[in-house]
Amino acid sequence: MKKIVDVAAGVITRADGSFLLGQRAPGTFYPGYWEFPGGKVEPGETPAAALVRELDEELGIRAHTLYPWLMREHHYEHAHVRLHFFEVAAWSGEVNDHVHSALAWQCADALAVGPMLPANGPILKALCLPRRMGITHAGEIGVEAQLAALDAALAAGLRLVQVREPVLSAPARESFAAAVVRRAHAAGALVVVNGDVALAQCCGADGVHLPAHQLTALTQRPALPWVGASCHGRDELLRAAELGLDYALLGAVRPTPTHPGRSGLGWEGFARLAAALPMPVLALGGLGDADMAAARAAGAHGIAGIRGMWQLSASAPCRTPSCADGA
Ligand SMILES: Nc1nc2c([nH]c(=O)n2[C@@H]2O[C@H](COP(=O)(O)OP(=O)(O)OP(=O)(O)O)[C@@H](O)[C@H]2O)c(=O)[nH]1
Repeated sequence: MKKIVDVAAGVITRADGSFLLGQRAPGTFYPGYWEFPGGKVEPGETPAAALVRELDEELGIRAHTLYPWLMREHHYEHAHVRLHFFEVAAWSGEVNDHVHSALAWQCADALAVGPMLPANGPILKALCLPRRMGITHAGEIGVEAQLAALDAALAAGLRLVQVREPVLSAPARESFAAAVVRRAHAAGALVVVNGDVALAQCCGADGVHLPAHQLTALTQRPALPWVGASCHGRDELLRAAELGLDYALLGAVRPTPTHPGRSGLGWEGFARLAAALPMPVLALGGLGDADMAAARAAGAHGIAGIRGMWQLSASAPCRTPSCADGA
């Protein structure tokens, strides 16, 4: 068996949402392939410290804010690597590369360079997942009020919607889901439907969101472009990872009216459970836009909410910005 090599890699982001890729130089494994800057973790070093060192050595920049993000393992013919990905959210200095053949600022949904290192495909997909998910509750506030809130949130930049309507009748749920998909797609947003693969397919949604009991019962990933699941503990998160799901929701961070009597995980509990997973995890439970920085520091990809996500301010950077936005 090959030894596991720990590698730290950074998604160095700019305000416009683009991130830096480097092309591997001749004479290395996979020359000409593109990667996120980073390198091997040295003995006694944490992955975060290794990344700070590598970014200084390779690019001449100082990383100030690192958010832990994903961990993926990959078997290459030359090594079995364990990649610790961080988002480098704040950094200073001029990029002055010492190791790559070329550098390029790219956006996940409009990649103009390639090929990427084989381990990095899922990383790019994860970067396409918006950072905020609004979960509908038309059964509680009424269909018209929910659609109006959806329109306002889409206008303010929301780009990921989960249709979750346990109390609407089946025909009402179908027409509501179709209306959400129409509006969301017109705004370039993704829609997942809670618990119903057939409804997701027939209303043209982008995917399905599995409640925990469905996740536990599943033996294979449903055949839709986006599949996520609600998780409440490490076992469920590991199950979601094993099935190759694209994201998980983990909560509740704070107590919520949806699960009365259940105490919240808090950010420490969240960070412990969400650490070192191969897919992005959105934090859920009594959260609003003001919680984004705390969520990212705890390793969350972003935040999701039933009540707190429909009042986004138009100035909030509500989506993973993309080059298509003119940046
Ligand atoms: N930096 C970086 N490495 C990655 C990424 N994806 C990925 O599979 N890797 C793998 O992780 C390892 C990175 O190690 P490295 O950059 O320190 O070392 P290297 O193999 O280029 O050779 P070296 O030890 O002579 O510097 C390589 O096996 C590389 O293929 C990525 O996005 N960024």
